[in-house]
Amino acid sequence: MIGQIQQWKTAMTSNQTLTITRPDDWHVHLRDGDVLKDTVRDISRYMGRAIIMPNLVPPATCTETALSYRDRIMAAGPKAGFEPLMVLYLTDNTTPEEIRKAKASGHVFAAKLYPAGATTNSDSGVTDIENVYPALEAMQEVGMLLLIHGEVTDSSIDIFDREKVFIETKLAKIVDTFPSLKIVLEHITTKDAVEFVQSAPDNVAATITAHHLLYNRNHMLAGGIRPHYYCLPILKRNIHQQALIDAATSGSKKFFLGTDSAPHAKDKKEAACGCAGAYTAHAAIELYAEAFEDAGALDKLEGFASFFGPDFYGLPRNQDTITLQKSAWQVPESYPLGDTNVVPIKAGSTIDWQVVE
Ligand SMILES: NC(=O)N[C@@H](CC(=O)O)C(=O)O
Ligand SMILES: [Zn+2]
Ligand SMILES: [Zn+2]
Repeated sequence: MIGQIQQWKTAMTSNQTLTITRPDDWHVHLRDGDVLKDTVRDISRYMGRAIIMPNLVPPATCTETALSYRDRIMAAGPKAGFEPLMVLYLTDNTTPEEIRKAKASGHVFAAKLYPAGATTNSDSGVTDIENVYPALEAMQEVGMLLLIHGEVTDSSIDIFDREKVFIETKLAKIVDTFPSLKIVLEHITTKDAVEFVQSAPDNVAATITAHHLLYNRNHMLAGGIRPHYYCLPILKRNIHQQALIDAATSGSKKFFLGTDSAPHAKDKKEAACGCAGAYTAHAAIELYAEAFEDAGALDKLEGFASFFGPDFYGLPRNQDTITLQKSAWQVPESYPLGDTNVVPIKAGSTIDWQVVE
């Protein structure tokens, strides 16, 4: 029966096209230096804007470093019309003055809270959230968003519980203390996060990645360990994946697209101690389209990908459109990444959708 429905669905949707308002990516890692030509080409292929994560080495902790990073991104030759939206990396020492200066630059739209040690290049992050209260105060005042990697770093907390514990012990307090600060809980991975965001006031939203919609921890761990699925927060069990799918396809304006595309060189992933991060910028909207189609909710993709992000950030929606066609293509085993290469999600297998001119 299920097989029949699947066949019927496939027949119904082959040669199908889907035109949506041009999407934006509200969470992406482009890295720096000679890889920019590759990451910038991929992100600007059809995304209108992207929120650029500041976890460089060293991190973009002040207005000057954020603006010079922006210049390097623009110099890497993005497709015409693409706009990088810069983010300040919060440290224990970020001052309210720096927040005001960043806001006044017109190019910095948010500041990012990495609990120190929580993820890739977060060592200069915040050791105690109260250390950034003066900065958060200034952000609330000038209308700059707070983006959060929401995991505790306490080594005694199980890695699968770190997001849930962060929400309970840290996030709830931040939300209460700064009632008009716009907060995005980034790359959520649990039912707990979905429920927290749903019941929080309107100034709290979340991004969801394509890989957390498409996969759960079995994809990473059953039948062999697959390092290219390893990212933070780590993939969870399938009930959490289902909660994310339900949230993304619900039509709620609180959930929007953020790929968290995070390239690491192949040899840094396929290693005894592999890096965290999955590369999805080669096929971001195509992967989301698969997830939404699987959920029978392609009609909800445009809101999630193109409307709710700019609405939450207080920016205009894009005016033009892109068209996706249901036509399978094979993903290469790897893509160039500067003088190395990166293994993307779905390497060597097929993706059902492609963006046509
Ligand atoms: N998501 C990841 O697993 N990795 C990101 C960092 C992050 O977004 O936490 C990276 O920069 O590689
Ligand atoms: Zn993160
Ligand atoms: Zn990220």
